[in-house]
Amino acid sequence: MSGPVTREDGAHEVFADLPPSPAVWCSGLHKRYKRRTAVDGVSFTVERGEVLGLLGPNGAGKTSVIKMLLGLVRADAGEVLLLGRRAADPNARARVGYLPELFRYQPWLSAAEVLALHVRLAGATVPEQERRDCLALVGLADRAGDRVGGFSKGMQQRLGLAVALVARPELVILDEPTSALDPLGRADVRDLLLSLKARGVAVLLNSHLIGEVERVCDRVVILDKGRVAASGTLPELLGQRELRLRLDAVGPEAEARLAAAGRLTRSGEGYAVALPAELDDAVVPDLVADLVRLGVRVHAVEPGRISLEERLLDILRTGPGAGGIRSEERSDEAGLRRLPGGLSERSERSQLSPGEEQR
Ligand SMILES: Nc1ncnc2c1ncn2[C@@H]1O[C@H](COP(=O)(O)OP(=O)(O)OP(=O)(O)O)[C@@H](O)[C@H]1O
Repeated sequence: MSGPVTREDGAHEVFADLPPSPAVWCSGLHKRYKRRTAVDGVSFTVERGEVLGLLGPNGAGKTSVIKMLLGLVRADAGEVLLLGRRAADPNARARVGYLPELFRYQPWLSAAEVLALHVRLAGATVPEQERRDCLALVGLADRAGDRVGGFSKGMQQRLGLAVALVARPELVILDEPTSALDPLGRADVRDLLLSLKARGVAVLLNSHLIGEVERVCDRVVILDKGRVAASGTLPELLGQRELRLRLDAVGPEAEARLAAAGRLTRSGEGYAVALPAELDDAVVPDLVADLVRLGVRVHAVEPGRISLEERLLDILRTGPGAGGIRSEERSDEAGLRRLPGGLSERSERSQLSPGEEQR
């Protein structure tokens, strides 16, 4: 016969049923350096296994936000939870990998020694073979014994990535991880990020390389002047796709078929059909097949969508208003108002439902 369920056992069962807490949850972060406001009410979440891109112009506050998440800069206001724990909790910190924007490793150590040192600092145990594999993952397998002082900038950045990854983190925060890398190195990092994501590791990526962000990120938060100017998934941020067609012999029936696929605009032989953001793979081939069947001569079919770079420039120049992009300022305020002082970690989480705060 099983014994009586203690309060602790009961609590354990209740919490075991809860979905995992977000990898990052922050609400209402503020930071001033003397009279300059660097971060002005920033809130967002990074879910487990998600790659979140942090974008914004120079001085927007991206690095300040990252440093506040990690406790490297003290926030003037706001709350941070990492992996469901207070950011200062050593148990949370040990499970976070971080590549700073600017860093220098001890030039007299070898790459292997730098990794061993950081494993010790994280309080982790990582066998030597796994540390070697980590160096191989960033393309430094044959430089393990070389002193870091002789490394190129790109090689130091690769080592920085290995340091961020070596202690098997559940959350990786990368501040400009590819700024010194050649195109091949950037492609390697993209693959690396996708493999982390496939393993359920959450990634917060700060990068000015927008094409990179567009390729790997599930969601993007755009900062401007210390505030969240916009955030969302790529389809949310980029809006509708467009299909541009060059056609002739288009009869009324074919025109009706085009209009059925999406809002239709025409100039001469050129037709543009606005398609929904989330598109079934069969929509375009089916449309072309139907047009051909209706006697239309199809000269060209081109997919078109505004790029993230165009959208970012648009937001920074004109504000987030156009295109149905959410500004999170309102939820920041809500987050702050709803944060009662002195609550326990768990009760804060359950009151705030961090995952839902942004939805
Ligand atoms: N230690 C500091 N002392 C004083 N001001 C600072 C400090 N760190 C950052 N700032 C200021 O805070 C603002 C935000 O800087 P931050 O480095 O967070 O921006 P960023 O978005 O990461 O910029 P970049 O893309 O250029 O790296 C800037 O105006 C910067 O001058």
